[in-house]
Amino acid sequence: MVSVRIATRGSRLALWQAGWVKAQLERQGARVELVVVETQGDRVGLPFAQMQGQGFFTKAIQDAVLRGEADLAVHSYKDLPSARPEGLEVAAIPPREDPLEVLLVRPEALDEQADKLPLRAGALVGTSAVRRQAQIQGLRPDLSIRELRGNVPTRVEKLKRGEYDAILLAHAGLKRLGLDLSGLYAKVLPPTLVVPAPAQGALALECRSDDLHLKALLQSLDDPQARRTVSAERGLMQKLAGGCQLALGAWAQETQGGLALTAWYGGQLYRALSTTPEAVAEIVFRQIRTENPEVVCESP
Ligand SMILES: NCc1[nH]cc(CCC(=O)O)c1CC(=O)O
Repeated sequence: MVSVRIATRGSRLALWQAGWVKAQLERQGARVELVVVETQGDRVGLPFAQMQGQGFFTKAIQDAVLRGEADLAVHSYKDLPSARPEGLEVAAIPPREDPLEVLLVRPEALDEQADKLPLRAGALVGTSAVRRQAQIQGLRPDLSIRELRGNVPTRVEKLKRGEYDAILLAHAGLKRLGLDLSGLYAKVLPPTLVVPAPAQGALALECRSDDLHLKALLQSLDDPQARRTVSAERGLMQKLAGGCQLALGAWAQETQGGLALTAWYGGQLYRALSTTPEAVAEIVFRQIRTENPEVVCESP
């Protein structure tokens, strides 16, 4: 019998995701065990702006697999930097959960007649992602934005306690955890209004490149459509700046005969259609570069 040790963070969302992969592999007759690994991102304290795009949630997990303490890493794909570590590969991308953003609002702050977002003027929005902050501020300059740290359940708790009027989260995490949202208003935001992070809602199943048995087992979990949309979004991210911290929104969609890629970068919205993930990423990259000829990596 094949035996697989899955390395995962200990957050509720990470455990749900690793548990889902465990169940899939067990259905194929594997014996699966979870190995919980603490990452740098799980230790509080660091300003969030310094924490993204450099593997704060993924490096320790990868190291556990590289050292042979586990066989398989299950990551939220959007947390994975584009720089690829030697000796590991993303062997499967399972079917993707909804990639869109959700705005959770306390009823006191709700205004469905308001412009673009259903929030009364001056409402206080919690989010730590630079991408989310900039897009929200661009849509509604009247809103106040404040840092919001913690795992998904903690963030929802802080909203319920009234520390914020509204918060932005990935729909995927909320759906997976099935959190109690009673008393809150939830609005899934159209992807052309707030463009999600590249690969949001997707998982990356990463193992050692030479682990041929596991790679073969993982093949049944790979979803070609998820792979295509994620490669378009991450392809653009890679072209823009490799591993550095990027305020980039990218959302790809399968269309008849190809892919549509919508991106948000530097306050602008971009969109293109093409036949392959590589081609559509290249077109949007060129659009961004001509709009913004000095696309460089800012030091974090
Ligand atoms: N580190 C944040 C993170 N990484 C993955 C998810 C949600 C699940 C996903 O996008 O796949 C979240 C929380 C959020 O953005 O609301």
